[in-house]
Amino acid sequence: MTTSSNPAYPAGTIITGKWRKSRFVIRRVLGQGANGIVYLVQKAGYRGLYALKMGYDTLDLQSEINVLTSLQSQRKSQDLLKENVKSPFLLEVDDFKDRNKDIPFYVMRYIEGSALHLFIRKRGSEWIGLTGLRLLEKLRGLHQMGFVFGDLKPENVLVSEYGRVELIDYGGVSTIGRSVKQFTEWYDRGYWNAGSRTGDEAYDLFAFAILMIQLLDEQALKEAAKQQLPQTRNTAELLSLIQRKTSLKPYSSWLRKAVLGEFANSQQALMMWKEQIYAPAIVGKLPGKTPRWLKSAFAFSIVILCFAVCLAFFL
Ligand SMILES: Nc1ncnc2c1ncn2[C@@H]1O[C@H](COP(=O)(O)OP(=O)(O)OP(=O)(O)O)[C@@H](O)[C@H]1O
Repeated sequence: MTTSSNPAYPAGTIITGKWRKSRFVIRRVLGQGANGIVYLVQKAGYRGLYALKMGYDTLDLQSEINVLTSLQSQRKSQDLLKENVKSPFLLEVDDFKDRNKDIPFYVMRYIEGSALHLFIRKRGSEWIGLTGLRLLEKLRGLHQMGFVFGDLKPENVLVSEYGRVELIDYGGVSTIGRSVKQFTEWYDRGYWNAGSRTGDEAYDLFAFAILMIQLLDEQALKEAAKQQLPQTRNTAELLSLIQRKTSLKPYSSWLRKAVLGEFANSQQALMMWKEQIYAPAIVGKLPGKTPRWLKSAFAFSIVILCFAVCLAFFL
């Protein structure tokens, strides 16, 4: 979506960096938000695709760039250089001179996937265990680096065909202990009068819990949000629907702890999710079908096992 005040550049436009002189060819618009327009681009002379974000405000963009720079150096230190070369968190930062004004932009890796809610709508709630686990791993990674994601919502989580999860839009990221910079009502702890807007690990875990409730029973969440006045809104209604709703029952112990801010940290939350939600989902103990890929992987491993046994017998 583009607006007339911020018209998008058409496909084929070449964006040349004012300082570094790199050239990027616009393929199409990937999306537009409050902070800028994101384009799918190809670096001139290269095959790889990237996402290029043009910001409206240099300062807003700069804080996103700072986070991406930290992620980039963290990844380097984790010895993931191979993948790093292919898909850097941050490729380039520059300005684009358009007529009389300079427009700041940065180039990041392109993430191919659909927003979490659309992925779950299409593939089914049996994918919640796996995608939730992957998302919690991403959040824990950020927390371990001293950051809080802040604006966690389904639109900011992209899921690939195979359930790989990536966070996008680092505009809401803040340092632990500082005020959360950007948030969206439903997912915000302050909106439910459930705690402050100071960024801590529990802030993201609260938003994660709301996101899961939304994926499992959006109607119930809507009603809970609507029932109370802003000044009287509290977590009682949330806790009650976590207990009442059949669809939420398998997740209730985890959700309750996250809503009440009872997890010591996101590592603990991740471990509990793994043991109580992800593992039972794998063996089909959670409601819903076991994902088809898991059944195929299981069938494949049985075939391999039989083959190995036969081979051992005949040799
Ligand atoms: N790295 C990426 N790879 C693929 N698509 C992306 C990427 N980054 C952003 N997008 C797309 O562009 C859209 C807008 O990007 P982004 O959320 O960063 O903008 P924003 O102005 O910060 O938005 P908001 O108003 O939600 O804060 C996203 O919803 C997504 O569809």
